[in-house]
Amino acid sequence: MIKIDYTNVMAKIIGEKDGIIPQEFDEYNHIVHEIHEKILKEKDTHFYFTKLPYQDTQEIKTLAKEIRENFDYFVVIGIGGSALGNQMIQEAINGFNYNNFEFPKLYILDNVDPEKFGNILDLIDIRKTIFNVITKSGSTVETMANFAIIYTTLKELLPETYKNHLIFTTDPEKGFLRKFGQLEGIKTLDIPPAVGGRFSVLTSVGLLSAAVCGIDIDALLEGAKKADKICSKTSIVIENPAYLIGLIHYIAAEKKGKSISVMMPYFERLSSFVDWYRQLWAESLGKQGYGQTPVKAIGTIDQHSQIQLFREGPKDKIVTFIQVEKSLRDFKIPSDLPPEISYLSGYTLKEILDMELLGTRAALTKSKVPNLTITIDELNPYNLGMLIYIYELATGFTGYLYKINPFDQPAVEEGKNFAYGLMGRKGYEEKLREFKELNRQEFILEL
Ligand SMILES: O=P(O)(O)OC[C@H]1O[C@](O)(CO)[C@@H](O)[C@@H]1O
Repeated sequence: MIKIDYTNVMAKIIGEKDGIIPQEFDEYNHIVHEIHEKILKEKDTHFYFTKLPYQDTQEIKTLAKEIRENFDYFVVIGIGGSALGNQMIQEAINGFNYNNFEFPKLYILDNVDPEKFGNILDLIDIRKTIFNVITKSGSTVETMANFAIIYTTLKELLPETYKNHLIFTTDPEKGFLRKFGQLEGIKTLDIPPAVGGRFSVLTSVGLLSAAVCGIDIDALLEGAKKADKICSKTSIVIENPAYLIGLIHYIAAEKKGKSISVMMPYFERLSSFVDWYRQLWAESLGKQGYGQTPVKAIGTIDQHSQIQLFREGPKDKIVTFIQVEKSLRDFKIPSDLPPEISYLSGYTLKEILDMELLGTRAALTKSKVPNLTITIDELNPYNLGMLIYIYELATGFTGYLYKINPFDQPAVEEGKNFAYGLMGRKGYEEKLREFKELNRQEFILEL
C-alpha cells in the first residue's frame, strides 16, 4: 500500500500564493493527456524502463545463486546510476547491519577517493571476492580507474582464475567495457540500450547485487508492475501517482517559485533512496534553465538542522515527507521517568518518530510551505519497486511538461572533458588550453 496525501500543497490549506487551486490542475488536463499518449507510444524507446517489470529474471537469479555459493564479498564498481540504485535497494531492504552479519557482503566502489578505495580493500579478501563492474557507457573515468587497479591486482594474484572474479554489466554493443569483456571472455550482462544509467536500477544493474544479497527481486518487479498497471491506465492526474507527483512539482516550480524539492523520509532505511532520487530529479530535469534542486533531509535528524531554514528562510521549497507505517523493531520508553521527561512515558520510539513527523508537517503547513506525504505500510521489496517506478515515471513525465529531454545529460560532459585534458588524454588538447584560460585563481586567501 502506498498513499499520497497532497492536502498541504493545495491553496485551500496554504493559500493561493504558495498552494495549488484545483483549476490549476485542470488547466493541464489536455497537455497531461498528450504526454500520457506520448509515453505509451515511447515504451520501446525513451520509456523502455516502464517495461522492465515484465523481464525474465532467471539468468540473474541463477547467477546470484552461484555467487552466493562461491564468494564472500560482492563489490560493485560503478558510479551515479551504476551505483546509487544498488546502495538504495540494499539499504532499504537489508538495512544498515547486513554487512556485519551476512554473506556475501556488499561494498560499492564509486568514488576515486583513495582512502575509501583502500578502506574497502582492507575489508575484503580478494580471493573470495567477485567484482561487478557496472557502466552503461562502458568508459566512465572513475569506474575505469578503480577497475584498472582491481583488474591488475586480480591478474597478479590469481593468474589462472581471475576472470571468474569479474562480471561486467554494460551496453550490449557500445563502449570499451563490452569490447574488453568480449576480448577477455569475461561474463557480461546487458543493460538494455534504451535505458539510461539513472533509470537502470531495475535492470541487471541493480537486480544482481540485490539478488546476491538475498533480496526478492521478483517481488521488487511485481511492485513495479503494479505501478505500471496503475500509471498506464489513466492520464487523470489525481488517479495517477506519477503524474500527480510530477504535476505538483512542476506547478510548484513554475508558478509558485518553489525551485527546491526537499525529500524527507522519517525512516532511515530510505536515506539512500533520497540519494538515488537526487540524481534522477537533478540530472533529468536540470536543463535549459529549468529544473528543481533536490535537497536531502532525514526525519527527525534534520528537524535539528534544516527545518529552521525550511520554515523561515526563502519560500522556495516544496517538501515530500515519506512515512513507513511498520517498523521491524521498536522499543518502549519506560514509565517511571522523572517528571521533566515523563511526557515520553509509555510511547515507543516509532510512535515518537511518527508524532514528530506530524508535528513538523503541521509546522511547515503553518508557515505555508507546500508539503506532501507518501505513506507506505511496510518497506518491503514490493513497495520499494512501486516507489522506484513511480519516481522514474514522474521524472520522465515532468521532463515532458518542461518540454526538455529528461533522458540526456549534456552538461555533465564539460567537466569530464577538462579533466581528460589534464590527464593528457589524446584528442583533448584543446580542452586543456581552454581549461588553462578558465582556471585563473586570481583572488585567493591563504592562511
Ligand atoms: O553508467 P556510466 O556510463 O558509467 O555512467 C555513470 C554516471 O555518469 C553519468 O553519465 C554522469 O556523468 C550519469 O548519467 C551516469 O549514471
